[in-house]
Amino acid sequence: MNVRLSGDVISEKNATISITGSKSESNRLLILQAQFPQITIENFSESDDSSVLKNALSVETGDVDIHHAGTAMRFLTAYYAIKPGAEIILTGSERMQERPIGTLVSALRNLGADISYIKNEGFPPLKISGKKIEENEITIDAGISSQYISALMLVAPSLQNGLKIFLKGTPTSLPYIEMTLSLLKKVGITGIFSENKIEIFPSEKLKHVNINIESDWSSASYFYSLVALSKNAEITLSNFRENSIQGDSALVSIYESLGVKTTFYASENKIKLSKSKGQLPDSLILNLADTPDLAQTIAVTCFGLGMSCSLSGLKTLKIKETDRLVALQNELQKLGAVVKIDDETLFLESSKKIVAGIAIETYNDHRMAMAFAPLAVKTELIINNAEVVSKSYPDFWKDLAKTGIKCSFEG
Ligand SMILES: O=C(O)C1=C[C@@H](OP(=O)(O)O)[C@@H](O)[C@H](O)C1
Ligand SMILES: C=C(OP(=O)(O)O)C(=O)O
Repeated sequence: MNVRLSGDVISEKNATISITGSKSESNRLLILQAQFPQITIENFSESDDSSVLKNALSVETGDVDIHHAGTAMRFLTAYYAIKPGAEIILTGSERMQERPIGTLVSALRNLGADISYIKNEGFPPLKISGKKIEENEITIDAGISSQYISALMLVAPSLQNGLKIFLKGTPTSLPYIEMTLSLLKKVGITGIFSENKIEIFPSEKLKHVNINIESDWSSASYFYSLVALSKNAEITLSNFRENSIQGDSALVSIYESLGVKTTFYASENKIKLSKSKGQLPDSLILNLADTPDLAQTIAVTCFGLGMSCSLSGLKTLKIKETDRLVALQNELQKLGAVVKIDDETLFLESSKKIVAGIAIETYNDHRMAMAFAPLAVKTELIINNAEVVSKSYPDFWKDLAKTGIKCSFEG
């Protein structure tokens, strides 16, 4: 199913959109709730990734297929590995079988876990036989994916002796590690992160705790882009807070430079996005190592605004749902952009023209579809395989239509 997009966003009326809970927070809380049933959750994510993880947690023996959900793959590897009695074959989509997991598997094996590779060394599918783990110290390369570290932190409170994790190298996607620690603390588990050492203490039983998950800032990014590209749109989004534990809330300051003002309504847990006055810069230079999921949105916004940008810190993009650097370059070029990439940088030249009527390929990547959609404010375009959005945001097209963009589904 493809979607043809056209039209300007509503300028008079203020569109109101309610995004569901953060996928990252939901996935962490599911793993914690499976160990500590005293946790209850509100505003749970409606993403495919979170429902696939939720279903997997009820399985103790047999095959588990988590499709495209990277976070679920990494978190479940650690979860099953430390669960005595679990006998699991953990697999995923073709792309998942190309996304590395060797660093996490080696760390777990060093702790005493029983995990083996079924096809290729270092990649899913995995055979996991859950075991009681007594070791409590591990060193891990922190430069590939923060998900490996979060996975270890999330199961650490169930280990008899807790866990000390020593991070080697400069950590990538650091706010996600901090999010994991914040949630552990919120539910009553003790943890410390200082310098390159994370220590999580064992916990047997927790008091009841109810967590109302903040909505997903990564999903909000597409509406920031829409406002940046529109003449005078105003969009209200719930349920967002000023003090977020999601690193992607950096959107507020990043999009200030791109002409979007965020107003927080604390008592209603809402934000309003509107156009700010003032001149846009000619160019944007950003390191996105802390917020990799925003890279596609920001690159497309800059292109739509006719700005140049230099985005660095992107080495993790190559091992996500697709090679996002290559995918971005391919699709931006079709629209007329001049884009250069290397292993961790994207450089976009400023250009005033956008080729109309282009069909954007999405490479099984939800963020390719959603990042290009706001360009509809500037030109008619088609997004191929529009259903990919359900990985993180199943209602995306419905919500986009609320802003006034015309969405016609074909095929
Ligand atoms: O822990 C998480 O919830 C995530 C961590 C990030 O991955 P990396 O640490 O692999 O960059 C991010 O890109 C992903 O969408 C979600
Ligand atoms: C990279 C992402 O997810 P995951 O790694 O969990 O597949 C994402 O949602 O952009």
